[in-house]
Amino acid sequence: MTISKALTIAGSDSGGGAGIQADLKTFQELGAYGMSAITAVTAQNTLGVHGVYPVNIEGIVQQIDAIGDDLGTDALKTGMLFSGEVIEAVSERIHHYGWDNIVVDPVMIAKGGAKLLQDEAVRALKEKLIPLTSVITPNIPEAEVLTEMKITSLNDRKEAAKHLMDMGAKAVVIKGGHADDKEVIDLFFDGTTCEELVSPRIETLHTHGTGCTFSAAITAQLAIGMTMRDAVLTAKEFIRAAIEDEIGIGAGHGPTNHWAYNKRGEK
Ligand SMILES: Nc1ncnc2c1ncn2[C@@H]1O[C@H](COP(=O)(O)OP(=O)(O)O)[C@@H](O)[C@H]1O
Ligand SMILES: Cc1ncc(COP(=O)(O)O)c(N)n1
Repeated sequence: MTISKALTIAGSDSGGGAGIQADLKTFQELGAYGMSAITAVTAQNTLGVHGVYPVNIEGIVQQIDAIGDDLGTDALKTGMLFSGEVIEAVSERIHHYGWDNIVVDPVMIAKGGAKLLQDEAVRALKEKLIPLTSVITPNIPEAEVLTEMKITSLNDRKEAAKHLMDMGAKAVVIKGGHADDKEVIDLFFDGTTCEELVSPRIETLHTHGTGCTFSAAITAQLAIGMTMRDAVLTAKEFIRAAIEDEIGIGAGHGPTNHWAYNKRGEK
């Protein structure tokens, strides 16, 4: 049996809906062996982020090296990286191990408003990490910060995707969760094809961790050998099922249902 391995370099969400917890659940559901390097511990639940405790650079690098020097990985994703210093260290280690299938979710602000990336870190993201990236998955506000463009129309999104390719990303998904459209349109661009991935907008409060789950699903699919386009299409189905089949826990913005994709058709 061949084991496909996937690594997440991200923050911990004690509430289990976002961050490494969402990533590991998603890896498991999609058939990849999950590993993690934790960049920060957050005290978090469905009501918000109550505390952020960054892991020091040495601790982060040591976790990555523990994986790189023994287990290796077939794909990896980054989530909450918090500072420019962390982005530089993580980028250097990815380069050192020559890893491929790099999914970058440029997490900046939690849905509740807490800052998960310092302002000064945007430059390191652009200069160090994006050039190593197989696919970057910003939401609209993140794409605006990275490209310094105001994004209102679908055409703006296409322009922004091209901009991100010019920075070195090999593919881009600009996620449409934050737009006002009746449907949710995620824009996929790989340098040749520009595709609108459309799905119904689900009316719900429970979208905590959707971006983490979506990028983790892409990562797991790349780890098991799928093409980029197929990985993104499956991730869209995975997140759609996870939002649709809500589990309704917690008093605030609840987590998505990581079991839902594999349980479709069982009811
Ligand atoms: N209300 C919704 N209905 C259906 N899909 C959604 C909804 N909100 C987000 N998504 C999907 O979840 C993923 C994450 O989207 P988005 O909310 O834009 O990112 P983030 O969680 O990073 O802010 C995307 O694939 C998007 O299509
Ligand atoms: C540790 C961690 N990483 C990422 C997110 C973003 O998730 P969301 O945008 O859904 O709040 C989060 N809230 N916490």
